[in-house]
Amino acid sequence: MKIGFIGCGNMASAMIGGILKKGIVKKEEIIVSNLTEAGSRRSREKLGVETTMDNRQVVTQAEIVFLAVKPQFYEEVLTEIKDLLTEKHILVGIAPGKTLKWLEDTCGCPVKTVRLMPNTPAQVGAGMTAGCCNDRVTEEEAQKIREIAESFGRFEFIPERLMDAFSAVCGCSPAYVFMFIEAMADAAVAQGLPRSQAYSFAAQAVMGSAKMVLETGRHPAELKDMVCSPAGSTIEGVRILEDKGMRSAVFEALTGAAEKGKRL
Ligand SMILES: NC(=O)C1=CN([C@@H]2O[C@H](COP(=O)(O)OP(=O)(O)OC[C@H]3O[C@@H](n4cnc5c(N)ncnc54)[C@H](O)[C@@H]3O)[C@@H](O)[C@H]2O)C=CC1
Ligand SMILES: O=C(O)[C@@H]1CCC=N1
Repeated sequence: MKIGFIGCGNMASAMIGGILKKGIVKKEEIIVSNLTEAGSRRSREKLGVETTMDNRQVVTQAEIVFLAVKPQFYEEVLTEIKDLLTEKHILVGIAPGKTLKWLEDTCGCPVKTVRLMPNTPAQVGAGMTAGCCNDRVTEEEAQKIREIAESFGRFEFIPERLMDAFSAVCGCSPAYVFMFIEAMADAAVAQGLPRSQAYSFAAQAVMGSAKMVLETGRHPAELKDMVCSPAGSTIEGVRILEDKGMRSAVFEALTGAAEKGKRL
């Protein structure tokens, strides 16, 4: 089964990296399209896959077709390729807001449709992806999609109505976590740590904390309380974060991201 990607930027490259590393298909069984020759050259050099500047060639060669362009370009790309889509294709959208129904309606023909929401940690095999399928996708095909998504991290099927919430908490949140790491590192530099160490120290602390949530199964509040000694330094920081509205800022940011996603 050949896999195609229309657009080969950050997200497509991350997903292809996982697919190749886990041997889901061989390099020759992946075709990607780019807008420019320079983009194609980059994809060939970085990933070793077949490249084209013709989106329609991706559809004629691949059975699973990922739409890996920005949401604003979905309609234009679907208009360009829709007459080539057949019942053998599985069309995979990875953009926020582009529902299964929107994808089907825009294609204007009965097509197997999947919605996935990956995230950038897929680049290092630590992605968290969720997905849903329309009812034309068979159980076997859904398992193939699962196998592909698990090649770059964890994966779960969820009801489509939860995709916008998922997009905020997993698709978008890496940006917020990177901001948190950057801010922690700036504070560490202000306290005298060299910048090079500040980033890796902060990142390791975030990774270790996330690992504790995942591996201990304990409530994050309980894990937080374990760090806070009475009259200690951590609880002083907790007091300041509460005063500055950290929880509310995070709540608002994710709500804003989810709501914006619905409008795309
Ligand atoms: N970056 C992220 O963290 C995540 C992105 N997504 C979704 O993934 C999709 C791709 O995002 P990125 O990879 O970040 O964007 P990107 O900008 O890195 O890659 C998009 C690529 O598509 C190419 N492109 C644009 N128009 C095209 C056309 N008409 N035909 C062929 N190629 C075309 C661009 O040249 C570019 O290389 C978006 O829909 C985004 O919402 C989903 C989850 C996370
Ligand atoms: O904001 C974006 O473009 C995408 C959607 C999910 C994460 N990043």
